Amino acid sequence: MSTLNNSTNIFWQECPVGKVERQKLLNQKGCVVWITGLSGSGKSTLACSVSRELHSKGKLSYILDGDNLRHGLNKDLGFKAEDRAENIRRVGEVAKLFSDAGLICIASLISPYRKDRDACRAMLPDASFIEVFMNMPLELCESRDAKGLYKLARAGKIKGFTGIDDPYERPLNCEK
Ligand SMILES: Nc1ncnc2c1ncn2[C@@H]1O[C@H](COP(=O)(O)OS(=O)(=O)O)[C@@H](OP(=O)(O)O)[C@H]1O
Ligand SMILES: Nc1ncnc2c1ncn2[C@@H]1O[C@H](COP(=O)(O)OP(=O)(O)O)[C@@H](O)[C@H]1O
Repeated sequence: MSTLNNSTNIFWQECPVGKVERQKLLNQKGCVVWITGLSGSGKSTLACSVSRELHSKGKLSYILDGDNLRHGLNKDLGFKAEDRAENIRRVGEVAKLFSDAGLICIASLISPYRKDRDACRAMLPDASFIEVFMNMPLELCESRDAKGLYKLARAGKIKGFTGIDDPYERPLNCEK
């Protein structure tokens, strides 16, 4: 039987230095702060100010920003629902690793589908996934239009733009 196309015969490798030891070293608890919301709702701005604040208090954090990750790790993905789902799945896995490393991982992505966000939550231990919803009206985000993308979407030059002709599912049970 060929195993070239799937991961079989693989075993978990334990290491004596674990999350507990890393958290002790860093004097902090690893977790994921997941910021979701429309384009222009202020996700990246919030992520940066939280990270700056944590840094000034001596806490180690790292931002996973949707836009930035699409320059590298996720450069093969577009914006159709399956691609967004894969985007969120990958970032959820990376965030889980950062959290396991003992860092406060701040993920800021539109992450428009509830199912995809909930799947990330399910990957992490209870209370270590903090979902933050940038509850800003579309009109406000559109009026900011920092990147000019809403204008292009309204003109039909970008198809499937979140909030215009693509869905955004608000969180039902977010922490903030
Ligand atoms: N079609 C479409 N819909 C939404 N957003 C678009 C689109 N095309 C490009 N962009 C730009 O991509 C940024 C969102 O990337 P994300 O990885 O966060 O999106 S998602 O979570 O996979 O939905 C988003 O960045 P933010 O404005 O920071 O949210 C946009 O700059
Ligand atoms: N609380 C706020 N009040 C006013 N403007 C804001 C606020 N947060 C963000 N902005 C502005 O809105 C625009 C979009 O913010 P950004 O953080 O890039 O959003 P997102 O990452 O959700 O696309 C930027 O020009 C930013 O300066």
